[in-house]
Amino acid sequence: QRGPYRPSILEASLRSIWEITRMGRTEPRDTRDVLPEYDFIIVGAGTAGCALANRLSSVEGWKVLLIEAGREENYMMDIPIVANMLQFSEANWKYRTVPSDTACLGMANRQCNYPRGKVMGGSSVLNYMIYNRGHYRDYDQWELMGNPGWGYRDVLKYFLRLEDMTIPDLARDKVYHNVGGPVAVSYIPWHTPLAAAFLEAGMLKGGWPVDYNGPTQAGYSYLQVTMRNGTRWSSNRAYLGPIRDRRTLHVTKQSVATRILIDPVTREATGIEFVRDRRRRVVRARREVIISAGAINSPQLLMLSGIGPRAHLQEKNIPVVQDLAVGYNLMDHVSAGAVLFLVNQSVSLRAERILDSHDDYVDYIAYHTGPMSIPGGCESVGFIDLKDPNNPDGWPDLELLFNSGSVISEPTLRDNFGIDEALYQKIFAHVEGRDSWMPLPMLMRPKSKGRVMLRDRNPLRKPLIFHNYFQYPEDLEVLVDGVLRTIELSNTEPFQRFGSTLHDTPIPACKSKGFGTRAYWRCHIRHFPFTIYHQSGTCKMGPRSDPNAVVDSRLRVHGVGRLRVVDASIMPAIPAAHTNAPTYMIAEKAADMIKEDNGVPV
Ligand SMILES: Cc1cc2nc3c(=O)[nH]c(=O)nc-3n(C[C@H](O)[C@H](O)[C@H](O)COP(=O)(O)OP(=O)(O)OC[C@H]3O[C@@H](n4cnc5c(N)ncnc54)[C@H](O)[C@@H]3O)c2cc1C
Repeated sequence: QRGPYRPSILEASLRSIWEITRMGRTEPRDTRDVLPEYDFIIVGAGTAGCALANRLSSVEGWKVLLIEAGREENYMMDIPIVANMLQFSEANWKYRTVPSDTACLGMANRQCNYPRGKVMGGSSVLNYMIYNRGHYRDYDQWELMGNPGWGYRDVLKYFLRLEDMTIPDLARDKVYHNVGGPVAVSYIPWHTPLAAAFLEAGMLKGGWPVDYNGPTQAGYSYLQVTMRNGTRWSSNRAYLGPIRDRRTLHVTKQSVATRILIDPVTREATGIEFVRDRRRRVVRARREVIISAGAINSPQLLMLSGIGPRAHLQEKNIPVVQDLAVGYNLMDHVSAGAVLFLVNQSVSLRAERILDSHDDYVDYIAYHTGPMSIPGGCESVGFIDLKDPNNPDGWPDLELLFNSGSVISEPTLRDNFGIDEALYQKIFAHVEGRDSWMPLPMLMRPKSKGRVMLRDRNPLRKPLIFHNYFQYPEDLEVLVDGVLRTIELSNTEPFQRFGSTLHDTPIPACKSKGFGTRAYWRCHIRHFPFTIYHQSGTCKMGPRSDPNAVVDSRLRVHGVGRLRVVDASIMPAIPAAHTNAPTYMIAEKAADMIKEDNGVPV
């Protein structure tokens, strides 16, 4: 898989500079002088916001303003291996959950990190690029929850519309895949031998290979990722790059929306107040205001504008416009973190090895392949329905996400999750320098729900985030099952070729449970629950009769006119999927609904 010709570092670097120059401007310019009025104002240029901005600004006669708090996306952000590092940059909102006594016990101050993208492209620029639609039952369930038009047979066409499948074998399946959509999907161009061992082990333990974005999801596969030619293909690259000079779209960057303007008489949204360069500005919407600020910021902005739970708003001295359960129903996919296996060969991804390697650098810079093309170490995956594990049509409640490195592979990874430094030193420091892998068993269909609340009425202060992980003990048991399964995988021949052994230094506070017992793993998981960053659900879609619903099935905010929410926050139940592709689907479908509701044929 290495390139055929080995250029020198200098030549490879020059090629890369040439490539960047040739790429030119890859996103719309920053419009400093916004007009007083647009047809549509979209808040947030993330996964959903960029897709929506493209589709709405394509309608003749419509002018669209996209307001984004972050700055430009740059070439460095699109190198897959640096995904972990981006969380330390200003492209991350750097949220942390409220300290908890039941989870995140091994994290500094018992707080888990909750990264969110603050950049053109939003979280699609921070993410690990895993492309995953979810199971057909996820969407049929959304419809059963009172949301007509969201069943799988309806949403499949939007999943197809967004996709540009570049994997030839999969592209042949015209029912489940599409070629020519904006979002490029490929396999990662290079793999460690450990990723192959993971798949072989999965087969030996009764699994089977699957296109998990095809008719069924259960099974094992290398990851399908949103990459083109070994580089990140964010929503910004996919949807805004091709229309960067479109005159009907204006984008104001480094601009934080602080309030939705609502007419008290008509109860309709009329515009947005935002802050740019420390100055307060106001812009009006002739047709609609659309909030696409993501699962943490969308509920925050609604509540700041008087749309939210009455008692909570009154407590913060915010006049209530509409009493709705904004901020409830926070869902995430949490995993059993820091379970790691040591191997006895140099086959895993280790930061210092990559940084020291002339070959790895040249392979990426000149050919966009090699270890640097692996998004943060994520390579392959297994989806399992624990209640029906042999059924290919099973609805997965467990994912095993294979990572060809672990918390000891690079000095920053423990900080990504916020692991307490003293605890890290006790458990992991003595194996630093060893090769390792980490399976990340992940809970796909959690029962536990968290909540986003305002800290105060200052729009520039971070909201309070209560994750409520493991509020239901069943959720914890799925992850314990997941850990035990990964130990079984490690014990198979494909991993034993590399001498894979479970790292067995116990967490001091869990030691009395007996290392390796279910009770021990429960305790371990409560110490190290790693978010897989799928925050969703906080502006739940549902009928007016649902006390927790915030938007209806056309994504209009209940009780407030000309206002919609379009992003991961509307998910009524989190799908058994990494949430980026489902969020694109939501935006594509929303674009059609907005056109229909404004008299434009689709
Ligand atoms: C580290 C990380 C890894 C992930 N890995 C994967 C993965 O591999 N695969 C996958 O499918 N999913 C992954 N996800 C999740 C996925 O990326 C998200 O579900 C998806 O991007 C959510 O899209 P969104 O449009 O709802 O919000 P976002 O993409 O977060 O967009 C919200 C945008 O709104 C902007 N904004 C917020 N508030 C304001 C304001 N007041 N004013 C102006 N702008 C504002 C933000 O800056 C941001 O650009 C990951 C997420 C993260 C953070």
